[in-house]
Amino acid sequence: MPRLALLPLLLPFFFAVPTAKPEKIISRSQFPKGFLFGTASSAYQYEGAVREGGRGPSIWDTYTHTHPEKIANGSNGDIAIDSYHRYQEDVKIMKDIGFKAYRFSISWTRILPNGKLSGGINMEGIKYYDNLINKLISEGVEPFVTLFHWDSPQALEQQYGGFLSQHIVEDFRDYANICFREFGDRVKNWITFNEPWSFSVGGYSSGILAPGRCSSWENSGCSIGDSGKEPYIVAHNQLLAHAAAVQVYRDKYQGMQKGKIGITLVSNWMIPYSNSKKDKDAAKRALEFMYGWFMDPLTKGDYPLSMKTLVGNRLPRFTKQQSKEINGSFDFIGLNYYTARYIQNTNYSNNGNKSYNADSLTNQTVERHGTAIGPKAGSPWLYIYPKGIEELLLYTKKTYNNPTIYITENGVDEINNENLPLQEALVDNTRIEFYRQHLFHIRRALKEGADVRGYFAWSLFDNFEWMDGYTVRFGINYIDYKDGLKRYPKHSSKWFQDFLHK
Ligand SMILES: N=C(Cc1ccccc1)N[C@@H]1O[C@H](CO[C@@H]2OC[C@@H](O)[C@H](O)[C@H]2O)[C@@H](O)[C@H](O)[C@H]1O
Repeated sequence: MPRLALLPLLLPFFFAVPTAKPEKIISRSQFPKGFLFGTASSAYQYEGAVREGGRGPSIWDTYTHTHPEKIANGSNGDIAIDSYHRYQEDVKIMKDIGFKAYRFSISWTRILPNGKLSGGINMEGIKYYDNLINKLISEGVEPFVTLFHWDSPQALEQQYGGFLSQHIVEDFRDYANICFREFGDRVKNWITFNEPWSFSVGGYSSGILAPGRCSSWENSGCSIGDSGKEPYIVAHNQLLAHAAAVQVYRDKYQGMQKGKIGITLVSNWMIPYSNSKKDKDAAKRALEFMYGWFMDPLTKGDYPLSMKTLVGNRLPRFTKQQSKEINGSFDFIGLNYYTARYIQNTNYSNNGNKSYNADSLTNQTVERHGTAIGPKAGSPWLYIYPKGIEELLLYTKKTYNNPTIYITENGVDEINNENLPLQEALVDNTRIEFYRQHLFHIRRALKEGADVRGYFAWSLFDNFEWMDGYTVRFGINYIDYKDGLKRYPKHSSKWFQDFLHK
């Protein structure tokens, strides 16, 4: 048939209108071949079975049971989404979607029930993670393992105040050593800490996360704490513990096991409220207080100058030896990104009350001249600003000599509306648009030379969302809390399946 005759048949294809604006169309093939796509989770938010398999109590068990008033609906992670018993089904779900990696955390007290080596190793805990890792590998899913996702051993909290004491460095190193030895033949990507910023600020400045310590004037119902000192002590000890674990991995395991080790940090993108120099300087300071607090020691061996100046003698100092051990103690950085803020300079005195939140002399807002920074998600603090992930990646490239990055968490939530019929609850177009736009901006950062190697969506399933309990949903798969924790794919799960197969 002459070509001209074919034309009428082809016309519709020339005028087909893509569903999204051309520049927003995104597909797996637009990312590097080896770029990893996965989902992320954590032990306390997913496993449940808190008194099973020999597991000892963590500070989140104590916090949720001692202070149910600090958790939405007084809920807890006793059962969570029962991943401890359903991990086989869960791995099958992630594999069928097409994810090639899974980030999960090991519960320290499943391995060492009372936190210390001297208290004995729990072989049932070892067995559980062996089974999970073997299942992942048998389904072609690469394990990314976080050693600490906020669930420190209650026994160490009682014995010496947990991360308020440098004793934790030795106990964390012993715990990490067991994990490297038992799982390092199959786990090739290790993350020491998840968001030391959140654990330090949430747990010890605002008091909204376990162990719920803060100054009494913070009005978070804390009975004890010091918001101007403890966040800095806890952050310092996490960095020392991180460096100790990396040292063990590099000295005893990395040569033979050939894995990589890093740490996961979180940062908002910070936008000057105005073009004034004061607000531009304030935005830089806000980044230093949230991101540089950890990135500077990891890449320069010391805290940012702005923190040393403004926090003064409340900021611990590194010895020469500690500085040497921390500087360069990573093969990659995990970066969690959720949202952005407008930043104003302020001489905020907080009535003389010292706290991390007041020290940076910044006022953080989600709107400017009456316009929000972006659409609000389910949680009150989550405003959607996709360009922020590109800006943060390029800031990291420029400021910290382009380190290897994995986006280890990125996601958005909706309120858990219990009256919504199931089929309607599975429709999550906001989440599809959130992922499309953030992946679009990651691709732009890649094209600008940022060394991004992978991306993990938060989260595979709805789960126990800390102080918000089960009242917000982050999953690309839905959990029916009213019917046996059954798993159902949301539309975003189908979107990812299509995206990953294009
Ligand atoms: N949640 C954070 C950081 C944070 C800490 C305190 C208060 C707000 C936000 N980071 C990551 O966000 C994820 C989503 O966090 C949720 O965000 C909305 C909040 O309302 C909810 O309480 C929190 O769990 C967590 O599930 C991961 O475990 C954690 O690594």
